[in-house]
Amino acid sequence: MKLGFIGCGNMASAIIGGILNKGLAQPEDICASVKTQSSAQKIQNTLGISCTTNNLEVAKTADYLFLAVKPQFCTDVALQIKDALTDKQVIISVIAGKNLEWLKEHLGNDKKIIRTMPNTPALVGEGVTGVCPDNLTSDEDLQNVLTLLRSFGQADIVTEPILDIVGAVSGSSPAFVFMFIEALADGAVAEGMPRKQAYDFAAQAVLGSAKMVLETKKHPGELKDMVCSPAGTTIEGVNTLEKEGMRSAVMDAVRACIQKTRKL
Ligand SMILES: NC(=O)C1=CN([C@@H]2O[C@H](COP(=O)(O)OP(=O)(O)OC[C@H]3O[C@@H](n4cnc5c(N)ncnc54)[C@H](OP(=O)(O)O)[C@@H]3O)[C@@H](O)[C@H]2O)C=CC1
Ligand SMILES: O=C(O)[C@@H]1CCC=N1
Repeated sequence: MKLGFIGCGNMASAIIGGILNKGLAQPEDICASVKTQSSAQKIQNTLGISCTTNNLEVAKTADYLFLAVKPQFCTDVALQIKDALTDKQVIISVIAGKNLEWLKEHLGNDKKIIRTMPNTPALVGEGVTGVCPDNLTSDEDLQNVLTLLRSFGQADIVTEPILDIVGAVSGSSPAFVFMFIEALADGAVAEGMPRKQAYDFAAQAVLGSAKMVLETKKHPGELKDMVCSPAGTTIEGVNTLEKEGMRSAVMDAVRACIQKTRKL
């Protein structure tokens, strides 16, 4: 099984890193193409896969072809590779905002295409990916792709309108969580904690809290209440966050991402 990646930046590198870490493919089974020679060299050195600036080469050899360029470069890439693609290959797009209709129109109506929305925690095996197959993808193809995607985290099938929401709630949200961790640590540093230690404590608290949501299945509000002792310290912080509109700001951020996706 040959895996190809057209575009190998932050997202594709995280996927490849996750797949290699799990041993689901060997470096010699994976090839990628990028825009610049300097990126190609860097990827060869860091991931140990072959990487070229020739998209056609990758498009022709991959059984499973990931499209992982920015949305604004999709049309050019599609024009380059369209004639080289076959109806045997499975094309997996990770590109935000380009729907199946657009992909079919630009790559061919006879092509098997699966739209996905992964996230960068794939790099450490904790990704989550929304998956939306077209009607030409067979069950076997879909299972193979799910196995690949599950090698670096969870993957679940969603409808196409929901996929745009996945892009925000789990595709973009790692950026918000990193900002939150940075801010937690900044607060700790302001009060005298060494910075490295502050990142470790803040990140572990976020990891543990996420695990509690997933494993206890309790409502997040109930888990929050378990931390807030009566007349204690935490409720003072909760009060501050409510005054500053934290929850409303996060909701607006998620909705802003979805609005932008719909314009792409
Ligand atoms: N980053 C994320 O967290 C997520 C991203 N995505 C999606 O993944 C896609 C890629 O995003 P991301 O990885 O962040 O972007 P990056 O900017 O990190 O990577 C883009 C990659 O595309 C390459 N590239 C640019 N133009 C071409 C071209 N004409 N032919 C071949 N390769 C090209 C770049 O090469 P070079 O370095 O040489 O310029 C680079 O390797 C986007 O569509 C995005 O919507 C989806 C979910 C999450
Ligand atoms: O910022 C972006 O466009 C991509 C899509 C989801 C996460 N990153």
